[in-house]
Amino acid sequence: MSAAPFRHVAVIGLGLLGGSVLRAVQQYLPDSVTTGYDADAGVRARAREIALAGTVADSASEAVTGADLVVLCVPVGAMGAAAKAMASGLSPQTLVTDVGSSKASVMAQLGEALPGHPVIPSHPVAGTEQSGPDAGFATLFRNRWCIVTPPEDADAAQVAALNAFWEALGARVETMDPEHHDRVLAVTSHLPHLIAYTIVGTASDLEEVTQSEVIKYSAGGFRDFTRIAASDPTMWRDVFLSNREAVLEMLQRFTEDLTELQKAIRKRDGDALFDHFARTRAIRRGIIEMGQDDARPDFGRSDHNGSG
Ligand SMILES: NC(=O)C1=CN([C@@H]2O[C@H](COP(=O)(O)OP(=O)(O)OC[C@H]3O[C@@H](n4cnc5c(N)ncnc54)[C@H](O)[C@@H]3O)[C@@H](O)[C@H]2O)C=CC1
Ligand SMILES: O=C(O)C(=O)Cc1ccc(O)cc1
Repeated sequence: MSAAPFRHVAVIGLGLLGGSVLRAVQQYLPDSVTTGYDADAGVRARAREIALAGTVADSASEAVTGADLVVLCVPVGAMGAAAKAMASGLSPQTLVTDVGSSKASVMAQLGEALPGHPVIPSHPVAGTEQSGPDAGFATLFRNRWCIVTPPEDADAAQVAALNAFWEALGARVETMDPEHHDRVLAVTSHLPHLIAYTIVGTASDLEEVTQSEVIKYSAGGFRDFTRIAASDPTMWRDVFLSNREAVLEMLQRFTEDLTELQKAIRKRDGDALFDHFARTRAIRRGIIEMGQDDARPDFGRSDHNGSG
């Protein structure tokens, strides 16, 4: 990337994603000016202490004044309110994007909050179970997909500039329509989180298994679920409420498949169980071959030139 695609980047919401965007801009696009705002005064104070942005403003409209790109990094249920709060500071050509985990609802909220204003939503499919201003890091987006969902009438030059922005931060960009995004993410991200939230609750509710046994024997698969189930409650409440239809559809299919496996166990049908597990093992191996396994020690360090 020779020139920064945006001269001034403003971030609203200074948690894991907002902090990571700001750190990545500071590292990979050092010529860009950064400003930020968070509705929580404690988060703003912490963001100033750790210099998350060049300037942390005391209002959303002040933070976006003069910005070429605004990145909304708030929970998906707060996107409309965050957009309305900053609207008076936007210039007509400021491009607005977001990082929300669901897209149709965010597009509708932003369309209503900023009528006629250029908005091109994004979803960097990159994160952790952590939240807050200390949780972000500059390399979060490296070798990760970022799904951009431009409206049909989006300006091609603005789409190209936004793609270049995410690529400068290390991401690989894919374009999708928001409904397709929401169905894909319902099965690859939202349903797995729901399953983790369920299983961790189920294990801790069992009367005959003590908490210390759950902790002691958590290496048996349970530990991976507890990491996911530690994810931010506000963020995930909003994801499920905003992507309700797609999640319910995928949950229905999952329940049917689970019932099939339940039936195989009850009928002692070893062949059915073996065939199913062999198929899923091949899927996992395919994911590794595609270079999408972040458990590999060299993941994310091969094809991006940024330091860190
Ligand atoms: N956590 C993850 O792994 C990922 C999260 N996302 C999406 O990123 C967005 C942010 O998530 P995180 O950074 O993880 O959450 P976070 O909880 O770390 O940060 C969110 C911040 O937004 C602030 N906020 C809430 N309402 C606001 C408003 N109206 N105006 C200004 N600030 C407001 C909160 O005070 C908080 O500091 C969500 O939409 C989420 O779906 C996307 C990819 C990964
Ligand atoms: O921590 C994990 O395993 C995640 O799955 C992080 C994550 C959470 C939400 C997203 O929309 C994208 C990525």
